[in-house]
Amino acid sequence: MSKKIAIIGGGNLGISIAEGLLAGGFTEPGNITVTRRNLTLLQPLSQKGIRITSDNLAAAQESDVVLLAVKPYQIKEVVKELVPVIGADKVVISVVTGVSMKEIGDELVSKGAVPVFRAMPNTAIAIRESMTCISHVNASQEQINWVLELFNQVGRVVVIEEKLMDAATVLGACGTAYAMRYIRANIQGGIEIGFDAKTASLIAAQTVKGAAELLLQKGTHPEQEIDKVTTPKGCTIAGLNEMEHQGLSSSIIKGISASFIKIQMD
Ligand SMILES: NC(=O)C1=CN([C@@H]2O[C@H](COP(=O)(O)OP(=O)(O)OC[C@H]3O[C@@H](n4cnc5c(N)ncnc54)[C@H](OP(=O)(O)O)[C@@H]3O)[C@@H](O)[C@H]2O)C=CC1
Ligand SMILES: O=C(O)[C@@H]1CCC=N1
Repeated sequence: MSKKIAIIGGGNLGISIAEGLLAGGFTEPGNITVTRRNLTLLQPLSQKGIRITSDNLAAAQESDVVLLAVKPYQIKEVVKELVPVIGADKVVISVVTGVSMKEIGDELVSKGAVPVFRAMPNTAIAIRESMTCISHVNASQEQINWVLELFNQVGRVVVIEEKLMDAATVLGACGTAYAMRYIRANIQGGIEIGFDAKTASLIAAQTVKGAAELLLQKGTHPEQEIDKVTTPKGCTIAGLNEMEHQGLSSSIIKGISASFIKIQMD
C-alpha cells in the first residue's frame, strides 16, 4: 500500500519536493500532505489534489513518512511538537541544513529507535532533476530502499556518510544557485556580443545542460571534454585563459568554501 507522506514546511524546497513527487507519479496527490502556518501560499498545491494544512500534528499522525523542510532554527520546535505521534513505525526525513540525525533523534529518544534520514536535495527536484545525498540511522533495508526510490524518482541519489552532509548541502543544493549565476553571466555576455536576452538565455542554458549530460552520460572528466573544444590558437582557449586570468576557477572554489564555512559557523 502506498505510504502517506507529510511534508512539514511547505516553502521553496517543501513545495518543490511535493511537485516532483507528483510529476514522477511516485504517489497519488491524496497521499501527500504539506503544512505551513500561512496556508494561502499552499493553495496551488491544493488545486493539484495535495492536502494542505497548518496542523503539523494531524499531518504527521496520518502519515507513514514525515519529511521536515523548515528552516534550521525552526526544526527543534517542530520536532518537539510531533513527538506524541512519531514512533519507530514512522520514517523521519530531514532536508534541514546543518541539523544532525542525532540532534533530531535526541528529541525523539522517548520514542525508541526512530528511523531518521537526512536528505540533501536541490530545487531541481520540482522537475525531477535533483541531486540528492542521503544518510540514515535506525532504518531497515526496506525503509532505506523506499527512501532511495523516492529520491530516485525525482533525480539522482547517492548515499553518503553524515559527516559529508554539510559538504553535500554546498555542492549539491547551493550548487543550483552557483550554476544559475554562471548561466546568467553567459547570458550577459551573450547580450554583449549581439543576442537578444531570450535567445541568449536559451543558448546559455542548453549549452550548460549539454555539457553536464556529456559528463553524466559518458562518465568523462571535464578537462577531457574541454580538450575536444579548445582548437589550438582558437577562440575557446583564448576565452578560457582570460577567464582563468580573472580568477574563474579560484572564485568558484573560494565561494564553495565560504558557503561551507557559513554552515559550520551556524
Ligand atoms: N531551498 C533550497 O534549495 C534548499 C533548502 N534546504 C533546506 O530546506 C529547509 C527549507 O528551506 P527553504 O524551503 O528554502 O525555506 P523556506 O523558508 O522557503 O521554507 C520553510 C517553510 O517552513 C514553514 N514553516 C516554518 N515554521 C513552521 C511550522 N512551525 N510549521 C509548519 N511550517 C513551518 C514556512 O512557512 P510559514 O512561515 O508559512 O509557516 C516555510 O514555508 C531549510 O532547512 C534549508 O536549509 C536544503 C536544500 C536545498
Ligand atoms: O541557502 C541555504 O541555506 C539553503 C541550503 C541550501 C540551499 N538553500
